[in-house]
Amino acid sequence: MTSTQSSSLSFTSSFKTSSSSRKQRQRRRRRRRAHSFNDELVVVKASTNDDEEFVSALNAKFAIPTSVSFFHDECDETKSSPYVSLTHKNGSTAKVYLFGANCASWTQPTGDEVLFVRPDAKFDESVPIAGGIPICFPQFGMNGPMSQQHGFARNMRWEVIGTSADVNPDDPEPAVMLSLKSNEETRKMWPFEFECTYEVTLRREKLKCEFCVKNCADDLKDELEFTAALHSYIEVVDATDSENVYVKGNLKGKSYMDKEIDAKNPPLMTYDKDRVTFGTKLVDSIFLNTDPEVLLHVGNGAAVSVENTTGWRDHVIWNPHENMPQCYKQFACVESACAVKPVVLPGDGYVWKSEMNLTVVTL
Ligand SMILES: O=P(O)(O)OC[C@H]1O[C@H](O)[C@H](O)[C@@H](O)[C@@H]1O
Repeated sequence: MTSTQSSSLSFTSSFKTSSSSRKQRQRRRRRRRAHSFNDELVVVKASTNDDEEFVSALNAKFAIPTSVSFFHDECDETKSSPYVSLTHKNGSTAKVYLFGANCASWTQPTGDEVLFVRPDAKFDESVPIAGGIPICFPQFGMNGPMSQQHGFARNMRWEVIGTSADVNPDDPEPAVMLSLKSNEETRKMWPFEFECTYEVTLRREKLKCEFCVKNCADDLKDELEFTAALHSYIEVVDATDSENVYVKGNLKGKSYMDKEIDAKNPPLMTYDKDRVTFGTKLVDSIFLNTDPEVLLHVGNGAAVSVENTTGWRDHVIWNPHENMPQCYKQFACVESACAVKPVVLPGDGYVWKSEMNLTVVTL
């Protein structure tokens, strides 16, 4: 569906699905079908009682030889949330759990992991996966009407609605698309009609993450208002090594809200340094209206670019310091977000589109 959108739209603009875009979408669906085992694109319903069968059904419907397959692991005498494994011809891989649509692993062709999962993470669907790329929706932090920090999207099982590996047959880019629709449970927490879709594509040297929200209310005037983020946890060699581990990206002179000073009412300040470093205290800053690209230097001569390609306005930088003594040296979060000013989306089928690209850059 993301291919339906006009490239002339601004970062924050929304659009309505047109009939030509519907046709493009249908063409794309046909292409997907042609490259999966299936004759039909059928949503496989989650059945928590029998995950063995559920994973087999997902494989029957959506697996693509050598590129896309579904699994679940044994974990603590139970099964983990099912996940999809994407494998690129160049050897890189990604793993996306259906619970929270969390991309919890992205490895380079060398086998090196780029993302970080906290040692306290659970994969049994009892709590949001602590690491990888949690999706914060329909609110970032406590900025919204819900009492649940970062909203419910990271705390629910999403449905698989498509897979593909056919962008270029000689160099296939495996992808999975997941969906979360409003239901009885979400309405109790947030009384709105919506559909989120999330497409993760494993490109040659990029991880492309497209997150879209559709307002499913019939009336144009029934607006959806939300804040959101892709909360990427990125592995670093040692966050306390401020010479080699830091965030750069034209941040000097930018407005930011410092949650380290006051988490509930963070003061609006102007950033006066070139780079953000870690290791002396909690870092929890929302940089507003940032340039698209921010680079996290990970300490081994490489950096990870976190690019707000479409939709996202802000970058949030977080390192918990001594609040997580067992692991804070091993990661920093650089998040693509609309963390403060809510996205306002009219009803009657309007869609908000976002895209984030992560790229490993050798310095
Ligand atoms: O612990 P979590 O609910 O996953 O949130 C982890 C962190 O997310 C964001 O980075 C927020 O800015 C932080 O204030 C928060 O502590």
